[in-house]
Amino acid sequence: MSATISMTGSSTAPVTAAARAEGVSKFYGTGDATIAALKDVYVSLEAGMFTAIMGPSGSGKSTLLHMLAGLDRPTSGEVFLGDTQLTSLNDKALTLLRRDQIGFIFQSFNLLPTMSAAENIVLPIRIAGRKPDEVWVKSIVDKLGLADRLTHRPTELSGGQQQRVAAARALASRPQIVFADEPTGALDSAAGTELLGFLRKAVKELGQTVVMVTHDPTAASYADRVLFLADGHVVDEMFEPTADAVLDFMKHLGA
Ligand SMILES: Nc1ncnc2c1ncn2[C@@H]1O[C@H](COP(=O)(O)OP(=O)(O)OP(=O)(O)O)[C@@H](O)[C@H]1O
Repeated sequence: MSATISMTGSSTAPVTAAARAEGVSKFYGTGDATIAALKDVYVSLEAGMFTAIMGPSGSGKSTLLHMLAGLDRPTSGEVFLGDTQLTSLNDKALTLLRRDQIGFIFQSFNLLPTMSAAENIVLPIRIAGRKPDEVWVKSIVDKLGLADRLTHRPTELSGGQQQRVAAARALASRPQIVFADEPTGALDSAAGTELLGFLRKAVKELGQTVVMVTHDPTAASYADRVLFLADGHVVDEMFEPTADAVLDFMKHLGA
């Protein structure tokens, strides 16, 4: 077991943090029905690293990802993307920042059915009124093995291929950070392995920063670091995880 006590409670973030949460709490509902999904969470996610977020069902993983990605606002505490304080931005500025600087991969691929794979991949860049960096996009497409699928529409692609298109779309703008919420949840194990291998390459070979919520210890073993959540707290972390070590720790958490 190589898990070590996390930096919970510390507000000192390394200068290389791609994203960080400082004292973030999130409550849903009011009165007796209030649910504390996150309680005073401090995390710092290093740039150029692949981080997995794990924990039992209901422990706050998706809530943490949504706070860090500016998809929702904390009840209290601060969230930073690089040096930008997300919690101080108005809704419009937050939407633009998400569009321009963050890549998203969800369990459901969320591709536009009327568009080809190629059109889906560059859609966020086009919506932003910018021109795609063709060399970069081609390198992503090649790494994902999608070159001969670019004219296909989503319905003409397998689930694994659709998720690889979604991964290409997430990385096409060279975002500061990519957030993936259960990206392998709807894939068979071969397609999941391919996607995870790509995310790892995106970090190691392309210098990207990836943060992934997962239930799967094998998926987490592709990461450089695993953060463990329980009951709204970051309770521990593990570097250079193996699937067995992650599984053991999850058992310890009662998952
Ligand atoms: N929009 C919401 N309204 C009310 N409660 C919510 C909402 N979103 C999440 N919660 C609650 O907050 C807690 C944390 O939820 P969250 O989805 O972050 O957990 P999770 O670890 O991602 O769970 P899972 O692994 O089951 O997806 C849970 O008790 C959940 O029911």
